[in-house]
Amino acid sequence: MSEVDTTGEPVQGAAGGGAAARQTRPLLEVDDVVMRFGGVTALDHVSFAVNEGEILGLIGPNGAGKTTCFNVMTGVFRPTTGQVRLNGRPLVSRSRHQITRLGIARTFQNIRLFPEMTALENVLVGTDARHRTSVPGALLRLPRHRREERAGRAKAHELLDFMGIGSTANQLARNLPYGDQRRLEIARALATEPALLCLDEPAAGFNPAEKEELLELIRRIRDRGQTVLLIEHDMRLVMGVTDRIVVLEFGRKIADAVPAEVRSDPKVVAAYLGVPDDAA
Ligand SMILES: Nc1ncnc2c1ncn2[C@@H]1O[C@H](COP(=O)(O)OP(=O)(O)OP(=O)(O)O)[C@@H](O)[C@H]1O
Repeated sequence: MSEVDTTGEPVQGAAGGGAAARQTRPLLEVDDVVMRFGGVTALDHVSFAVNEGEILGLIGPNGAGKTTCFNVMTGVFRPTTGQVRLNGRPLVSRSRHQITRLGIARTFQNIRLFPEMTALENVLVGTDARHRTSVPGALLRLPRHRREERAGRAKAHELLDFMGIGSTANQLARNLPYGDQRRLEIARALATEPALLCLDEPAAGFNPAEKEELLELIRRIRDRGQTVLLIEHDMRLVMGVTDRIVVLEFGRKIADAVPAEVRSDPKVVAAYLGVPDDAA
């Protein structure tokens, strides 16, 4: 049976009054999803909801199924069984492009940019996902296409500024320092105007100061109106920024609660045995 909360009730105990007030409705529902690869069950009847306006953490030891979950949600994999819904609309069987248009954007564990394009052009690829001009309209450079192009460029600059990398607009992505490439990936994802932004280990390779900045940025992204789903291994970051955390282990959901509860949950502690407690 599905464990997804479809009552529309606010989530109990969410961090911060503002966040709790916004968490009134499930935006994304992962409903009883099973994903098998041959003999490996990467997701085993997983159900959870991401509520509108919250920052949800998705954590678990290596191989727990976190990235597979992102891949199922974004149309990379079709689940063996189960359903994923965004605003109540089924996503399974839709193409990645359709899912982007419906409002889910993601970043990748291993950065995926167009290395030979500038930072600005990389973000413009994201804004293109929202353009309404037809291909003939674009080829003929009709006024509407030119207007959309101008608006897209303005938005791309605004997003680069928002991510703190405005000065890199004309540099090739491959020449950017690692941290700026990670920020650029987020800017590109935001350019698709997602309702839900999925970040797959955005702090990987960051030093503590950069992690602190990222934490602040994630909060600001939520304050812009985006709901955030975050896969992250850094427990301090996860505990510090999320309203709620879903924990996977061996493809099963073992916890779904506010950070303080998850932290002291014996099942979670056991799953993380080997990870020093003070990492949390
Ligand atoms: N395309 C695939 N083909 C076969 N097995 C896969 C595939 N993708 C994932 N798996 C397997 O599914 C399981 C879950 O992997 P997944 O990458 O989702 O875990 P994860 O929680 O994201 O791990 P990590 O924290 O190491 O990134 C693993 O056993 C993995 O080997």
